[in-house]
Amino acid sequence: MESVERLCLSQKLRQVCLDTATTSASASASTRSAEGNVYHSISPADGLTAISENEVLDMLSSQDFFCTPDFVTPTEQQIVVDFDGNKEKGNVSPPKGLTPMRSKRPRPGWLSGNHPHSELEIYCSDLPLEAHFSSFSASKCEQLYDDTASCPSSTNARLAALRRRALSPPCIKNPFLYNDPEIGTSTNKLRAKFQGAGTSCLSRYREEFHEIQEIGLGNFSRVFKVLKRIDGCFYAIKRSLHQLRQDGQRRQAINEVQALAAIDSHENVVRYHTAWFENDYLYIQMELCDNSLRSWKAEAYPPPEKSLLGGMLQIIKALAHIHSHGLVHLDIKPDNIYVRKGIYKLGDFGRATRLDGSISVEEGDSRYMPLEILNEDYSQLQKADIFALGATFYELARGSPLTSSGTQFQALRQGKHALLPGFSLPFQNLLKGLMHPISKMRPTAADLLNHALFNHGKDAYFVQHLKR
Ligand SMILES: Nc1ncnc2c1ncn2[C@@H]1O[C@H](COP(=O)(O)OP(=O)(O)OP(=O)(O)O)[C@@H](O)[C@H]1O
Repeated sequence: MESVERLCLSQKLRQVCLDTATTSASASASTRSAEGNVYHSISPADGLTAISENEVLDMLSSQDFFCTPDFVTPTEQQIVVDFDGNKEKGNVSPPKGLTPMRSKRPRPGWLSGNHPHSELEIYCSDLPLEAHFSSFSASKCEQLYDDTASCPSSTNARLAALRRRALSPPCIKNPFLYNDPEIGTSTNKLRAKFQGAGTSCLSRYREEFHEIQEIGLGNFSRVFKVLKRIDGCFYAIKRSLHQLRQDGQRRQAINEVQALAAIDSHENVVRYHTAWFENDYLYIQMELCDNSLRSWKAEAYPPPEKSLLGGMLQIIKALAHIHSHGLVHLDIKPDNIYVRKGIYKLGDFGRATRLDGSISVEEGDSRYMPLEILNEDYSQLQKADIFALGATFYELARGSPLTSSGTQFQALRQGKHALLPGFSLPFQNLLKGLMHPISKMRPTAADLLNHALFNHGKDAYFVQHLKR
């Protein structure tokens, strides 16, 4: 290996070891040998023995370290998920130009160039095949990963354990959790420790997921469709647009994670799986949805009233659920309502806050906010969600985007709605009620569940008319 690459790796390794040593000072101790080598003796619980820096560097710089790890798949296995997401055992078409092989397990000599290619590696690789097996250097790895520290892990147990320790997430109190004495007492003692968390670690994103494509871009994040290597399922991964180096930025970014984690899973709320920091980016793994209501095809207007009511009911269920957990969403709009297999799901909890006002309020999109929120009156936060729900479905029925200022903006906040041709009076009255200028006059989500207008069936209309 070139000396520059070796030096680079050495620095990364030193950082990983430093992180390891600081995060577990009680379990680890560093000593310096007579030759000047730094040794990190790691507690027996980790199954590690003392490793010299040079020794680990040799392992890191070996080809073995850089090759995609075997994710404990059986020999002769069949990939069960094809790239369209169809789960058909043994009926998988490989991407063009790639020939899948049957054997998964590395065999003797597989690194020498005379090896069977693992199916998973072939399907999930971003590199030409030969890069996996021959002359796979740190510089090639850097092409694939953000930096040398993001390269995939070794199968070597000691390195894996070392990496796991470097990845240990900080313990942060979740302010969204109400009355949980166990969490309260234990986390009160732990101080938020953001700085440096996840900075010098290997890429969990690249190691655990194969990126299929970018599917969304927001003001703060990019969203990717990914395939999780170990379970073969598709997910959405939301990655912050920028590196979050300040504590404040990180706190703000994890707001969404904490809100999602604090509410029990619900059919009409986008499912949260996990989150982590990597290279100062926040990654959130979520359920993959088909699309958002924003992407509704223009020619599909006006939607049938029945479809709007069916969709609205599902979001009301989501609201009743999160309000019952003491949370409010505060950014309900067509962009944040997703559809998956005909089920409507509320997503993007980046502005979620607590009903009791104990967490600062960050207003959502002003086009959907009621006047009291714009005037910083936060006494009826759950009614702001109801207003936004009404504005969202008013916009969908109207077929053109709401404005963030001007006559129409003012009129809607004074309870003056333009008539919606083709929609029944009860439906229009329902929207008026949701957008009532006085927050107390708006119904609660729980009230709405019993509203006579809602029929409780699913409707395929939106699903058919959404484009990806
Ligand atoms: N779970 C998901 N499944 C499918 N697509 C998604 C998912 N989450 C987000 N998207 C897509 O990515 C886009 C951006 O996501 P999101 O709105 O959460 O990002 P953001 O940066 O928080 O946005 P905002 O600018 O509204 O604050 C969405 O409009 C949607 O199209």
